[in-house]
Amino acid sequence: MSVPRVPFEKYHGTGNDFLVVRADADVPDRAAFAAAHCDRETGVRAGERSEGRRGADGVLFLSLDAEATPPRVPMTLVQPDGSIAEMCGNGARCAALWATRDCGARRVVLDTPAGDRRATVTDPGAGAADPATVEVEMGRPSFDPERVPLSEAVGEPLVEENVEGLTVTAVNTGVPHAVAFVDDVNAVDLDAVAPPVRHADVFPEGANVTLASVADDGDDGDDERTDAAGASGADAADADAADGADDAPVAFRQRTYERGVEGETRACGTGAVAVVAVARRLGLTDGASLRVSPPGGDLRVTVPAGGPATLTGPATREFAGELEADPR
Ligand SMILES: N[C@@H](CCC[C@H](N)C(=O)O)C(=O)O
Repeated sequence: MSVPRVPFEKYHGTGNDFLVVRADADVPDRAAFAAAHCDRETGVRAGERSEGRRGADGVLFLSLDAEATPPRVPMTLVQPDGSIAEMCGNGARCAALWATRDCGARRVVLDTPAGDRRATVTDPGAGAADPATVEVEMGRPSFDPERVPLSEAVGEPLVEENVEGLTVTAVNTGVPHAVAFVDDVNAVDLDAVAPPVRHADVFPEGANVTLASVADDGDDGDDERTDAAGASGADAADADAADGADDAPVAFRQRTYERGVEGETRACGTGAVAVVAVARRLGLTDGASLRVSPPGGDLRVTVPAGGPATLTGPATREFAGELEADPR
């Protein structure tokens, strides 16, 4: 008897990578599916002989209502630990590109557990393998203790407080982030310092742990860059080409340890928005639109005083195939 399989496509946004599966695919246990196929040691890869990175940071289950104006894209991100994330900035760009390539519309509304998020593919890229540039409205960052959320005992925003040895500010940018500004993000052992903060009692639903440092003047963000997709240096160059031809210097470097992945990812979009929101709150910048540089490529973040934040950056389709529907 043949094993049931489902079609998938692989996408990444600045190295934060996702399997895209249609929501109506017959996947009996989404958590088990994500755990098996996202595994970095044994999970999906481009082909038998591929030396590219295995696995993924999550599975985006997507559907498309192309009759709506603009088209609507219900989006559910199932993470490698089986949890469902309310929002994902890099995944949102991938979802918008997937929908655009399916129905042709460059503007779509992503229907996420955090609310509706408008997305625009501002540059679709020259071909299917080329990175596109996508702008996503990310909602208003919130420091409200109930929105982060913080534990009931905390009645006010958590701003520059010591949590498990790290001085953090808590913000919700669709998902909770504990943001710590440090002298040099690359000098911190993130895998050691992040887990106690991610699981701290003050965060009843956990938190992503995001480090940020002010970039040196004139820093173009390229010197520490890892290869975004893990296959060749071309993808990191693609990320540059697709970040909106952005010649502005990098304002902040970023690294994020993600809840649900339980490890560092090459980029985190909600984390990039969190960095700028917290920087503004702490008076580190009065710039509303800034370039943020995680390891996988650069992102443009806008956090206006009275409106929703936006996140702009690349999205790239890597490959497609079929996966075992029930790998339990
Ligand atoms: N990588 C994402 C964030 C995904 C959700 C996060 N891991 C959580 O559980 O809160 C992004 O690009 O925003």
